[in-house]
Amino acid sequence: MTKIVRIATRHSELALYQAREVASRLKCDFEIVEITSSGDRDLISSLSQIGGTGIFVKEVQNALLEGRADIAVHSAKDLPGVLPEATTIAGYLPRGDIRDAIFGSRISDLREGAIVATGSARRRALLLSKRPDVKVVDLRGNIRSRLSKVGEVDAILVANAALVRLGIDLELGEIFEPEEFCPQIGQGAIAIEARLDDLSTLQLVREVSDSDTFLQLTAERSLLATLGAGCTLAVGAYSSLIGPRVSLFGMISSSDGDEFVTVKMESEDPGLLGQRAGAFLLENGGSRLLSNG
Ligand SMILES: NCc1[nH]cc(CCC(=O)O)c1CC(=O)O
Repeated sequence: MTKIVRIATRHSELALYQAREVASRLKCDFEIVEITSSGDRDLISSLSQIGGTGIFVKEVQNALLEGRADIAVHSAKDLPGVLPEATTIAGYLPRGDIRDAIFGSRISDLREGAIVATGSARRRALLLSKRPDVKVVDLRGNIRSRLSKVGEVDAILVANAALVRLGIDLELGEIFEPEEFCPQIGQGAIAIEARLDDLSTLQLVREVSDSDTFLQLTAERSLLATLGAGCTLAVGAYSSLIGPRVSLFGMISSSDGDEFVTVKMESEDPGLLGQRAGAFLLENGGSRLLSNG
């Protein structure tokens, strides 16, 4: 009898798409276990009010920890720097688009004092650094409900990977290159988490894991773990591969985007690279920016 792999995922359209992507690559039978997370249920509090890191992933991880699932599929971006002791990221799918997009209007076409919605401290800071005149308002909810707010607001900021995965055209708007609008750590990557004691599942996932994405995400997540930062802070990073070397750009911003600390480093050891880049950011003003919020 072949094993049936139970895949835990959030129940949003994007999360289900990502879980099916994983399922289609695994060489085995599968079953999707949908979890409604507290982050999805509570649409009233802002992300920073709910606080804590990993609100979207905790309940999906619990299904894995309690043996109700064999793997958990997450947007890598939503995973906190530190995982539960009993689990690990067994692999990643080949990374999708890492870039952010503005939906509803190009930045330069926004009227003076336009209202732009995002729940992300990083996107808020980066937008304000380019357009200090705009008013940024908080926004939660799934991708389609967020996009439907254009009209009430002038534009919203969103991960382009989400638009691509849901097949949504960016009719009015633009996509930002990472050099001008630093993505979130892990953006565009789909992570597959498994229990450390489940060797057969770890092996199954390793067979479909993308090694380039693994190197990039190791560097980016090592930076995240070094900062000890969660999704509520204006932090971003992205990496690229140059032959056997990993290049990592990282940034910490003040909440209004008027002050930035940045770093760019290269190494053949992605874990060490993330630690060094993180330590550099903290020592060069990042600690102060993080504690000021
Ligand atoms: N924070 C929610 C979230 N988590 C992952 C994605 C998009 C997919 C990805 O970045 O891989 C999104 C939506 C967004 O940031 O607009």
